[in-house]
Amino acid sequence: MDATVKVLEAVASRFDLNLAMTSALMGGAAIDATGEPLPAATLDQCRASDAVLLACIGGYKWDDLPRATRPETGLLALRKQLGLFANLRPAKSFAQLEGASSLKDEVVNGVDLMVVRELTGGVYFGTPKGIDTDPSTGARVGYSNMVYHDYEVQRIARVAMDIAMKRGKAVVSVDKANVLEVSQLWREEVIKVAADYPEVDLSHMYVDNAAMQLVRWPKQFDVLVTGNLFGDVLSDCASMLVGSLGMLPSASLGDGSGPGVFEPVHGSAPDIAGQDKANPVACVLSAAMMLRYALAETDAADAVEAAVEAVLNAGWRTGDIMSDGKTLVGCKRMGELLVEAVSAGGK
Ligand SMILES: NC(=O)C1=CN([C@@H]2O[C@H](COP(=O)(O)OP(=O)(O)OC[C@H]3O[C@@H](n4cnc5c(N)ncnc54)[C@H](O)[C@@H]3O)[C@@H](O)[C@H]2O)C=CC1
Ligand SMILES: CC(C)CC(=O)C(=O)O
Ligand SMILES: [Mg+2]
Repeated sequence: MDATVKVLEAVASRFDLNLAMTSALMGGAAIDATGEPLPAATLDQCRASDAVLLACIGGYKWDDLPRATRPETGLLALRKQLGLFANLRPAKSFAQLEGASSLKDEVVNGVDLMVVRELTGGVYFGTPKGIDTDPSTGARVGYSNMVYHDYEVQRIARVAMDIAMKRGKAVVSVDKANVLEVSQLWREEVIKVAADYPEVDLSHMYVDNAAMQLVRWPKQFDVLVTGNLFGDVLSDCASMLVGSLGMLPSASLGDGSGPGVFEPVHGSAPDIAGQDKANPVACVLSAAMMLRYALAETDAADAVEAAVEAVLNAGWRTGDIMSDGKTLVGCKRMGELLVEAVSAGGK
C-alpha cells in the first residue's frame, strides 16, 4: 500500500488531480488498535469516500482469535456493509512476463479473461453455521451453509453479461449443479437473465472441470461468472496464468450508490512479510482500476498501467516474477520505479 499511495501521488501530480487521500485501520492493525477488525469509524470513513483502496488483511498473529474478531470477518463485513456483490478479477497476461508462469508459454500467452465473483452471498455468509457437538453421537460437527437467493444470482449474472457485451460476448457460468441444489438454482437463474442478452454465448461448467480447463486451455474463456467460494478459488488459479498472484488486481462493486473497494486478489503474504519481497503491482493495478471505474480518471488509469508495462519492459522484477536475464528488486524499489515511470509519462 505504501508503494501504491506514492504512485497515486505521482499520477495526481502529473494530471493535476485533486485526489484527497485519507487512511483508516482495518484487519489486524485495527484489532491491535481497537479490538475490532472493522471499526465503525473506518466504515464511516469508507462510506464518506468516493472509493476505497484496500490493502490485505490477515496474518499468523490473529489466526487463533475467535471468528467474530478475526481480520477476515472484518473484510467480509466491509464487503457486506457496502453492498459490494460483484468482484471483478481480470487475468490478462503480460507479454513481458513470458516464462514467469509455471504453465507453458503457448498455454498462457494472450490470456485475457475476467472472473466475475459473487461477493456478498454463498457459503461465506450462509446460515446456519457453526461448530457444535452432535447430541446423538457426541462427535464435533462443523457446518457452513451455501445459500443463494434468486435476486443475488440475477444481479451478478447481469453484471457478467454486461461485461461480456463489452468484451468477447461469451460467458461461462461455473457451478456444481450436478450435486448442489444451490447450484441448480444458480444455473436456472443465470439462464433466465441470459434471455435478455441474445448476443452473449452462455455456457455452463462444473467447477471441478472449470479448474482443470483454466490450466488446460485458458484462452477458451472470456468471462466466467461464479459464486463466492468458487470464484475465490478459481481467481487464485487464474493468477498463475499471468505469472503471479502478485500481479492480479480486483474491483469490488455494488449498485453504485456507495463507494467500490479496489483490492489485490492476494492476501497479506505473511510468509514474506517484512522482507521487502512483496510485489506491489497487484495493489498498484487495483489503484488503476479505482481511477478508471470509480473516479473516471481514464488518462491517469492509463498512465499507471503504462508505468507497470514500462517497468516490466525495462526488466525490473520482484522475486515472484523473476526470470533469467531480469533484474531483481524489492517491493520498495519496485514502487520507486513505478513512481519514476508515472512521472516520466510511462515511457
Ligand atoms: N483480500 C485479502 O485481504 C485476503 C486476505 N487473505 C489472508 O491473507 C493471509 C495469508 O493467506 P494465504 O493463503 O497465504 O494467501 P496469500 O495470497 O497471502 O499468499 C499466498 C502465496 O502467494 C504469495 N504472494 C501473495 N501476494 C504476493 C505478492 N504481492 N508478492 C509476492 N508474493 C505474493 C505469498 O507469499 C504466498 O506464498 C491469511 O490471513 C488470509 O486470510 C487471503 C486472501 C485475500
Ligand atoms: C477472507 C477471504 C474471503 C479473502 C479472500 O481470499 C479473497 O477475497 O480472495
Ligand atoms: Mg482469495
